[in-house]
Amino acid sequence: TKRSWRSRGQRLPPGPTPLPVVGNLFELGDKPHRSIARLAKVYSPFMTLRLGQVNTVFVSSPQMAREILQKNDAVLSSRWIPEAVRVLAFNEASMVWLPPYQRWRNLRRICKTELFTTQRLDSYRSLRRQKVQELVQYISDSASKGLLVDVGRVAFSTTLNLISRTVFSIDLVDLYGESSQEFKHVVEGILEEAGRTNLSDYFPLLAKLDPQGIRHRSTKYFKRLHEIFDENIERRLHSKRDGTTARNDFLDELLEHQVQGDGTKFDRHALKCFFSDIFVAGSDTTSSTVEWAMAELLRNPRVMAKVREEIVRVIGFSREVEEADIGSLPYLQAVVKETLRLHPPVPLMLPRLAEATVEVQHGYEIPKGTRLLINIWAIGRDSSLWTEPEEFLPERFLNKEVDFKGRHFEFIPFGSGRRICPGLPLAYRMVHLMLASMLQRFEWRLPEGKEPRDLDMEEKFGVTLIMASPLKAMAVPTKCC
Ligand code: HEM
Repeated sequence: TKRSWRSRGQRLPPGPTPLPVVGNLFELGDKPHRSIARLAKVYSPFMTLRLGQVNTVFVSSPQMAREILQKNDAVLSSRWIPEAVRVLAFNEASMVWLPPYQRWRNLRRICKTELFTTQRLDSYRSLRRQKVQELVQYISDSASKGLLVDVGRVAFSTTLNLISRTVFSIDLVDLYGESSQEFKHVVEGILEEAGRTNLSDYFPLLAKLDPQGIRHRSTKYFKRLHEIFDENIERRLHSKRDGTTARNDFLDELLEHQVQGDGTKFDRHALKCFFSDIFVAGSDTTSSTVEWAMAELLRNPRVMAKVREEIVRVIGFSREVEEADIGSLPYLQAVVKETLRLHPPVPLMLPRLAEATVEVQHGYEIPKGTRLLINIWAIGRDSSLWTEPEEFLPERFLNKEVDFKGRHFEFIPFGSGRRICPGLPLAYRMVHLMLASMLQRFEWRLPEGKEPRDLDMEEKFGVTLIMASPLKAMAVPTKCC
């Protein structure tokens, strides 16, 4: 039955009738993006669920996404903070979770004017290229031994060090060794715990008890992450004291200035939280995009052949792919867009909180304190917006003026408005560079006996949507290399 919230004196959007106490919690299931998309078809693309004691409004249409992210961005851009990140005072210093005031603005400014400017990104291009050369070498070695390549795993390790070279100008982990696997485990652990349906979030009185152990596990992961950053910061301070480095990179700048725009000190805790933000938000999102793209290409041999043909035609084999080539590879760009449409790495975006009551279309109201989630996964598969929405057809983007900079609300894999992903310029370079290099140097095949249609595309839900069964594929060095 459809519940109208008007009857209770509220003008919240409609939704299924909640059960006593638990409300609609059982409706979420283990793949909330899919359950919500299904319910939104029955009720409304602007729908309210009562989850325990928390009213959550789910948005599943570009029109309503625009209403939230553009028209009402000022009052709707605070975060609703899950218990899983209320650990080690992380949420009090994290760019991802801070409310959109001074402290958050300072951190965004550092990203925009220092870390992800075109100039800074260009200046670290060759450091990143070396990492991609190592990736190609690693895949070559696997191929010569007849071993399958775990695509997500190698993409994750490479991404980690691509980010690390951009931020620290050194590697954070040993590329394909134990430390990289440990880091992957920690990052995925944090994202999984933060994405879990946590009773402490919906029944605040339970929070202290941590009934599912989520805060406990999350604390463990964050502690380890902070230790890794502490080790790197200490190492750098040590070598600076010894006079053995004169890098003058981004880390040095942060260590030297240590003062934020408002005059408050950028202390060690703030530094560690900043790095946690960048590495957690940037690594799994980027590497899972590469993994989903390869899976779709392996499932669609026609598209695989076409994208490789473009790379060979434009770049050939005699030189390596450069970040500067991306602009000349429109079909590759369309492949990446199509991957982000079908498999947006952050399917429900990050939760927002209404800081004041807002009137929206059709006479509805979002009362102060409501949680808001935008289902970009559902928008990307809406048959009224996309023809054959379940099919992987990069061509749909070739003649369409749609980018992912947050202006086209039918396609917002990086979000939109003031909280749009600050790492977009780096993510753009990393995803295209890794994919193009892997496609230029190798022909990719499924393991013996496996047909494209057999490929397991099952998803595992967390803050990021990853492949439930890691993609393993055979790389065969391209003949002309
Ligand atoms: C394909 C890769 C990526 C995707 C699809 C992605 C997507 C997103 C999305 C949807 C949001 C939420 C935006 C909102 O709430 O409006 C976000 C936030 C964020 N992303 Fe990304 N991201 C990616 C890569 C990166 C990278 C490489 C970095 C950094 C190196 C990064 C850093 C962040 C941070 C710090 C936030 C929080 C911003 C805030 O709350 O103010 N992301 N990202």
